Amino acid sequence: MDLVVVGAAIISDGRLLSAQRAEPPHMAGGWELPGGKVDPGESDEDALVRECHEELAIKVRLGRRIGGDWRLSERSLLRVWTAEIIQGKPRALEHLELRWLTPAELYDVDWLPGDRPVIEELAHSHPWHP
Ligand SMILES: Nc1nc2c([nH]c(=O)n2[C@H]2C[C@H](O)[C@@H](COP(=O)(O)OP(=O)(O)OP(=O)(O)O)O2)c(=O)[nH]1
Repeated sequence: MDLVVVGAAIISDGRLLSAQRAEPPHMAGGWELPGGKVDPGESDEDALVRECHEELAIKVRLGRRIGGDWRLSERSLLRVWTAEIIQGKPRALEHLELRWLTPAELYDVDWLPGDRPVIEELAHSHPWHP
């Protein structure tokens, strides 16, 4: 069965939150959507809310799904939801850096390869709203 990774397209004031990975070494420095692996028995949505809290110290409310299953590797896939912050201000607890991107800045960071089609889809889904 595929490993499910969930990612949040956190949108605030018309900007998208991007996060720079700290590890593993071959991914460090690449930019991603906050999120992570779904634990056994956990729903995708619960996992995403949990990961945003663990990684960024914020509480989020999920919105719509962006696309379907985005293949990351032979064994893993990525599912993405839009999200809005309902409590807190994002802090890079597990990332090297965080950056808010306007639509014009969407490609200013070096997205992980698996995220690029998702970002492409987001770029076409204007105006952004959670
Ligand atoms: N969170 C996240 N992971 C992504 C994205 N794109 C992408 O290829 N990945 C990959 C990187 C990792 O190999 C995997 C997610 O693992 P993770 O390390 O973030 O998950 P986790 O927090 O549950 O980690 P751990 O408990 O295993 O340490 O998916 C993305 O946009 N967000």
